[in-house]
Amino acid sequence: MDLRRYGLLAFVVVMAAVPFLPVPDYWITKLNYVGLFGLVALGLVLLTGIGGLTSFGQAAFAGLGAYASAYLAVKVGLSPWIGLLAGLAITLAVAVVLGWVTLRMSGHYLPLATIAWSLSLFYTMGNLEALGKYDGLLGVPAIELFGISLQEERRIYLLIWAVAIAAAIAVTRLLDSRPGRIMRALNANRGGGSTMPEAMGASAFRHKMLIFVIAALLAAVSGWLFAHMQRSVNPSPFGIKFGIEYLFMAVLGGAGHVWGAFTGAALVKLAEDQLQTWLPALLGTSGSYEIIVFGVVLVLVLKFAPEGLWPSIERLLPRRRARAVDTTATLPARDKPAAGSTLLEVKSVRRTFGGLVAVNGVAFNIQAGQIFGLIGPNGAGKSTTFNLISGVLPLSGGEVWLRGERVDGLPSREIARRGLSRTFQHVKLVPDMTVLENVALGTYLRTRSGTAAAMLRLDRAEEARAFAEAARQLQRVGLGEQMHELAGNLALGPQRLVEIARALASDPALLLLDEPAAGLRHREKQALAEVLRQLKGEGLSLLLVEHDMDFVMNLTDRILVMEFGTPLLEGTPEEIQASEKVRAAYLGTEH
Ligand SMILES: Nc1ncnc2c1ncn2[C@@H]1O[C@H](COP(=O)(O)OP(=O)(O)OP(=O)(O)O)[C@@H](O)[C@H]1O
Repeated sequence: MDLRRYGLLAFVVVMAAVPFLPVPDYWITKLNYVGLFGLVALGLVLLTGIGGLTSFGQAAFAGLGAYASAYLAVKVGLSPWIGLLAGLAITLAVAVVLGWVTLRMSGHYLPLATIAWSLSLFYTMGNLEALGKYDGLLGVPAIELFGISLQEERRIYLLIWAVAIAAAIAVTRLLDSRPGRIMRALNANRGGGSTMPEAMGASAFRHKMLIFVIAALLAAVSGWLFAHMQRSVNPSPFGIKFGIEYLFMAVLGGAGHVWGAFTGAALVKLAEDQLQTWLPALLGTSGSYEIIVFGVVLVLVLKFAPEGLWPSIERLLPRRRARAVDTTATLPARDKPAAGSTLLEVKSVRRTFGGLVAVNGVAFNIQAGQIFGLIGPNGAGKSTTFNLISGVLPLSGGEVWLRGERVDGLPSREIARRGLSRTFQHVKLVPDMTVLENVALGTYLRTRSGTAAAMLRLDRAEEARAFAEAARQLQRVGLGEQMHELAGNLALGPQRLVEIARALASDPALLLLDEPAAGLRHREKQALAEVLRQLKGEGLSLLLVEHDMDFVMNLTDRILVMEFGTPLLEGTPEEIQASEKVRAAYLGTEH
């Protein structure tokens, strides 16, 4: 067994033993709060650290879980367990609606929107007669489990920590899964975004929504436990102040790490109590001075330990063992076009940016088994053409057909689903995932496991096949030795090869490479050319968009030269090489 697992087991045993030991009640109460706050912060780890989405509104979701159950228990007399289901259902509905509206917002609009809904939910709770206005609801019953009342702190402790640990394990498993890899690729703050996941065939919006909903549900469960532990609810713990504090916990503990949530919750809860006692004593007046200290600490953490404190703790733990890969497992192959059939038809495509015509009248066909080169000097419109074909940019005119089906106007994930796979001019790998995990992203369309299967570990057989495929593709491009390294540690040349392996892992009908040689050193270029030559030998169909004319000459069957957004000449490499017009275009002289 992985040494890490012993660590987790030891933690579980210690936490389970605590209420049976002569630990003072004071500490049991503290630990209860750490568990409850950690659950909300865990949602923020997913949202902020993994997905790059900032939310100040998680306390409001906790409020939904708390109030739903408290209301049903106090006013209708229903069991807290029914209250839990109702709270989860309401939170799910609200999160889907809010997510639908806000997750498409970019930049600072999302955090601002979360503040807005947090405030509106707070005032709704505080002003509804049925919810007891700002006094809230009193006399909320304790949770009963197997006929045992969890009224005592030491009993509800066990439920809180069972839920907290189960949630942490479920989220850890999720992050190491098919949907989890897509989630980890979304974070724009870490160089991710929507383009790469979409090119793998995944809906970025759907995965953001999943993250958002899971985070909201975790907060709702925390709120439910809180309401039945406190035996009362009122709006104050669900306001914006707590929304900010939860975010602070996640950032302090380590927003990118599951256990960072609990580290942050423990630190903030313990520090808050201490500061609340001795700061007023020190200053001679009462007030919430701890907020100022937290603000200063947050700035210092962001400056000196932007990853939070968990990574420093993690360094003391045993290293995670490298994933074992059984290379005999296989994924189903996708159907391939017949050799010689027309794969891609680009019909007079056009794209304008305002008044600038970036691409105009570009047309060419690619047959199955062919290596087609699209070349031209800087600014000729190659990357724009590439983006028009792969669905990243909408066309201003013309048509694109893939395997006899019109694909322009489709989102890039739909084009990927039809057999087109791509790499990026500016490499888009997830730096803190291993090379193998990055390549496994490419198997997204050949696998099926979803979030629930991942959390329950029902996806292991399929994951083994996905990783076997990823390992095979890495061996195919000559990177078998580096598969367990973090992708961010590789040089640009190997990173480009990882992208090719990732694209190959989708078993594409057509592979599009966007300036694969750009920025590479001579040796790296040679290694890349060798891999492409080998792929050509294996009968793969390739569109190579390249600035470097020499690089494509020995590799391609046909070449289209572009200049100023228009096609200049199409022909065999020999014809292109012999052309005066092409030479002049490259040298920038008139012709
Ligand atoms: N998003 C955009 N908005 C405005 N203009 C753009 C945009 N993308 C590209 N262009 C312009 O379109 C033209 C073609 O650019 P494109 O990047 O397609 O050329 P390229 O041949 O790929 O060049 P390079 O080799 O430098 O990447 C350039 O004049 C560029 O400035």
